[in-house]
Amino acid sequence: MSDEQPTFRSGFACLVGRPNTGKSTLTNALVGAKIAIASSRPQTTRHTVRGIVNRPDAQLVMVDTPGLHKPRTLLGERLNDIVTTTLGEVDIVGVCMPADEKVGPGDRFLVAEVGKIRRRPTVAIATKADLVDPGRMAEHLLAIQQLGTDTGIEWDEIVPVSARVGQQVDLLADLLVGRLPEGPQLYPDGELTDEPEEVLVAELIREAALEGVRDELPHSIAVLVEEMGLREGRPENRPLLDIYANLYVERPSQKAIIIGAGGSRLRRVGTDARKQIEAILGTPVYLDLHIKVAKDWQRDPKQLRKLGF
Ligand SMILES: Nc1nc2c(ncn2[C@@H]2O[C@H](COP(=O)(O)OP(=O)(O)OP(=O)(O)O)[C@@H](O)[C@H]2O)c(=O)[nH]1
Repeated sequence: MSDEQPTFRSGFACLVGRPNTGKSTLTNALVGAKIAIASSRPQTTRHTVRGIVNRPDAQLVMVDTPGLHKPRTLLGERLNDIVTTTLGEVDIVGVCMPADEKVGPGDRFLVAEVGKIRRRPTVAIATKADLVDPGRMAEHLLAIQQLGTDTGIEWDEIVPVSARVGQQVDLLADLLVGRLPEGPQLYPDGELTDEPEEVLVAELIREAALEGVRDELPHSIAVLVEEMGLREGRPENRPLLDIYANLYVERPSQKAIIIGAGGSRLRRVGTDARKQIEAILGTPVYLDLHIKVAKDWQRDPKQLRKLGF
């Protein structure tokens, strides 16, 4: 084989960072489609949602993980497990630290966790670069450098990026791709996510249900799609996707919050979720949503398994 054969690279990258540091937004910017679900509030990315960057020279599979949580409940521990397992499997780790916030104990904790896994290319990403002036950015980059020294992590790169305005996103993609191992395409072209649609749908419903009440119900909602399928007997040009889903809360009081006065809130949740699902899947949707109380589901391994954790 001659050296003229262009090298194709492929592999997995994972962005980690405290909640709200811009991981989902950056994943979306890299992938170029809204697959990972960004939100203005912390701790929404509960499932590992992957997006795929397809280029002529490479395929980069983005694995989006939940923020590393200090374990509180059994669910918290599961999340940590997921993160550690994910990190152990990827080729590159990107640590997101937003430029508009000081590098702090949360970042230190997280970088120390990253340091526990087998050494692999590790890139520090100074996210939200559009929010700060060059002076503050310089200070931030120095703090990141220092964090590397303190924790014994050797940054392969330290890159300022703004996913919001698209600044240096291509450069970051080049840097990530350049550090992938040589290998064949892992997924067929055009495939943006390998997350089962049910999981995406459940996540969108959960998002809609949390809107406005996130502080009251941070970890107490889980959604399970019971059944999903195209309705039979519809004309080909007018498909309808039927979705039957259950929304689980832990206490009757939480159920009341979700339902709202006279059921008004629940109706809005249903409409919002349906519109989101239609936008992403591109099909009109009939959504049948029920609320159930599953007492202490976060602490019950059987319930957790049933809910897909
Ligand atoms: N100005 C600016 N805001 C950003 C940028 N990237 C993300 N944000 C905002 O920061 C907030 C958090 O972004 P996400 O992408 O949801 O953060 P995340 O790290 O995935 O959050 P979790 O899912 O909670 O872990 C959102 O309001 C985004 O709009 C950026 O480059 N510039």
